[in-house]
Amino acid sequence: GGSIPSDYEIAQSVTTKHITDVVEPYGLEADDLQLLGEETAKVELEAIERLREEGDPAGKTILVTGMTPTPLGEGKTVTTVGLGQALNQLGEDALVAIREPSLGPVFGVKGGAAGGGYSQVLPMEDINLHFTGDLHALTSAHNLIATILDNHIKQGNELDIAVNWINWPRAIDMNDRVLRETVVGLGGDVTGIPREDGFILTAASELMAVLCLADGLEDLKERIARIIVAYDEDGDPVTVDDLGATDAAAILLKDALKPNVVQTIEGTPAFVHGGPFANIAHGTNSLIADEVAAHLSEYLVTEAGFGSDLGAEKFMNIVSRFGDVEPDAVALVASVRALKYHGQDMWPPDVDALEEEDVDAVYDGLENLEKHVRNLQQFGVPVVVAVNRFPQDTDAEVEAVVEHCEDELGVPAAESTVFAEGGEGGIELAEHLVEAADAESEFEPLYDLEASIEEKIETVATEIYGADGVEFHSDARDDIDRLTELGFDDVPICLSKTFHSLSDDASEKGVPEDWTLEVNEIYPSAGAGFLVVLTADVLTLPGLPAEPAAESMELHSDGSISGLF
Ligand SMILES: Nc1ncnc2c1ncn2[C@@H]1O[C@H](COP(=O)(O)OP(=O)(O)O)[C@@H](O)[C@H]1O
Ligand SMILES: O=COP(=O)(O)O
Ligand SMILES: [Mg+2]
Repeated sequence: GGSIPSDYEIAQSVTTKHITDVVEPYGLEADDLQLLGEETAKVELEAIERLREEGDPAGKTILVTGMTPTPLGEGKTVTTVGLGQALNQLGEDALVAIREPSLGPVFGVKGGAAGGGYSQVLPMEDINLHFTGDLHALTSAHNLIATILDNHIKQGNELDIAVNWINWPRAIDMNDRVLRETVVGLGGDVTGIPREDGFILTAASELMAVLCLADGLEDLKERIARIIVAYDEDGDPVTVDDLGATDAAAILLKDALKPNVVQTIEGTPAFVHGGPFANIAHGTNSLIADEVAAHLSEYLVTEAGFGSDLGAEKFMNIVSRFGDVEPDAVALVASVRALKYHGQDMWPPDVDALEEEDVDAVYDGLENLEKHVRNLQQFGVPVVVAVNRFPQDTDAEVEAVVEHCEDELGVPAAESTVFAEGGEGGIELAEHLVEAADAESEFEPLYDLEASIEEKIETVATEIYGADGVEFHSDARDDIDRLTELGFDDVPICLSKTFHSLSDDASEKGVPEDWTLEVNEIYPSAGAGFLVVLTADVLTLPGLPAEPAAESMELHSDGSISGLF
């Protein structure tokens, strides 16, 4: 058919329903909501308490993950929204939960994260910009803690904080690479003590992880209190509570904790809350949103960022342990362009060059898809492959993938056209997932919490990434000893790794072999309750590309926008 209008044009063409009318059929009343306009609301924490008292969440969880993507992403968020719509078209009771976008990618490479085409959440321009202010609140709370810390040092440093052993940088919600490494405190004694500092993206702040794992205000405060921001001259941890900053930070986050609810183009309620990336953080939306959705529906469709080696691994080894949520089925999103990207062993990526038909390259790229299928099966969950069809894809390319999955990999697969057709384009996929989710699931995380820190890291590196082993740099060895002493050897691990490859080398496509994972540093996210493991050259503050999306945007005199996608 003709070309599809832009995401923004499609979004503007839809007459949305009042948000109270969208959620009422699922059991949320008007006074359960804090209305933020007619199309957006936050769910009051009292309503969540009421849902908890009504009994256990009935919903089955369908986790949407992907193969190793091109830098543009292969359609997990589009598929999550489309699948939620398709399930409702099948008469199933289904809700969607996705993360809220960061302004970094919106003005950078990937653009927004509100889905696309006829599988978007609305109002896409609000959601992709300031939305309900959660990211701004997190940035302010993060920087309040940083300010109080430096002020404590200036005002006499009673806690004897080691100035060169501070683990709490500043945060910004913008891909501003020049702020990665900074020096603060210049300007003489009136300003403070000069020291190295830096910024991380708000999505990578421990407060983001805390917001995504907290189950209420008390838990939020307890988690914030436990955050380790520095060590003193004796090497003992200094926490947010030691600084007396717990309640001030919690005050800034008390509204951000409430999950946001909006609607998809077809009127399915969608929770859009929390926004950790899956390379530099744990990569899934808030547990509190998943919990509300699972109470209100039979199926919750939720996404995990980047490939299954990142978001899905963390959902299953970290998030499922903290919350009452585990995957009953997994939708693994594949795209012809990503398969060709691996098949042609392309690096650096030139996604436009992947539009030409090349069935052979599709076949050559299937090894990456197969590795993700086998990874997910290790967790005991049924996998369905969703071939997310792009306009340029040919029948031959799409059929090659579907047939390979069914004939060679032994997993159900379906072409998905939810971008071009909305829920209608995901009916076959939804039917496969209902069948998979309704079967008994033998879900199991991949490692025991009692395993040593090294063993946990080696398990993920060898079983999921395909490494031969792990090389711990000397600092990382010291970190392991100290963290074991501090009693952090029985918590999950959250690996920060490039999303461009299954390995820790972005240029390696397909299924890299004969390589060892490099671990540089391990530090505790004591508030979140897991260890962060930094590998190779992962960046916690991304930069802008040569042609940022920002430079193609336009604000028209009537207030409408173009170039936001
Ligand atoms: N089938 C499709 N056809 C055209 N564009 C698509 C399709 N699926 C996704 N996109 C676009 O590709 C980009 C990545 O999609 P997204 O769902 O955000 O991927 P992910 O969540 O995996 O990063 C978005 O701009 C989205 O609108
Ligand atoms: O954390 C990354 O998420 P996407 O893969 O959805 O961009
Ligand atoms: Mg996404």
